[in-house]
Amino acid sequence: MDALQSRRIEAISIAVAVVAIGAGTAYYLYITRKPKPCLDPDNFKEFKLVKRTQLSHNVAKFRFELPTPDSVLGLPIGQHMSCRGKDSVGEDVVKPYTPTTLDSDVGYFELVIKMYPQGRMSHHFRELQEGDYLAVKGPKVNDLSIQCLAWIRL
Ligand SMILES: Cc1cc2nc3c(=O)[nH]c(=O)nc-3n(C[C@H](O)[C@H](O)[C@H](O)COP(=O)(O)OP(=O)(O)OC[C@H]3O[C@@H](n4cnc5c(N)ncnc54)[C@H](O)[C@@H]3O)c2cc1C
Repeated sequence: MDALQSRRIEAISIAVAVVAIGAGTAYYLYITRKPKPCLDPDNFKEFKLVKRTQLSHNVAKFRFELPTPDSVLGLPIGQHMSCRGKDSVGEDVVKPYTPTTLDSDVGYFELVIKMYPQGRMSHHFRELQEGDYLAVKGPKVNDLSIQCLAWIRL
């Protein structure tokens, strides 16, 4: 009887330990998980403009939504991305821009854009309204970043 009871206690203890280890591992994986970056360096992806704030007569802040509330853009500091739009005659134009947000800002990214009267991409941003989409690809590594990486590897 005693042997049976001690075996039962042993089985329960093992079951509790297994559940505790499983729950601990799941919690660790949950808090250390890295969100997948949204940007693709080779292909343009579209992001929805959710808020446009005019900061001065020719400067506006544009907030774009990422696919999920816990997504990150995935643009390392010091790098920029390419934005594609249409100029005033409907031709494609691609220009580099640097977000004012970091990957610690989850679920969205922001651009602060100065719009020039004759600017081709400026025209696209001037016309961009909340609910519209902007095509973006990146990161676009500049020469300085490549030189720094090469220097670090030496
Ligand atoms: C790495 C990088 C990051 C950038 N990040 C940003 C950013 O975050 N926000 C932002 O607003 N811009 C940024 N720019 C500038 C941006 O890429 C475009 O050059 C700018 O938006 C003008 O493009 P456009 O097509 O409207 O003008 P364009 O068609 O190239 O130029 C048309 C006319 O606009 C005027 N113009 C254009 N650029 C300038 C200028 N710099 N100074 C004075 N007059 C000018 C001139 O009259 C020019 O003849 C960045 C540039 C680089 C290289």
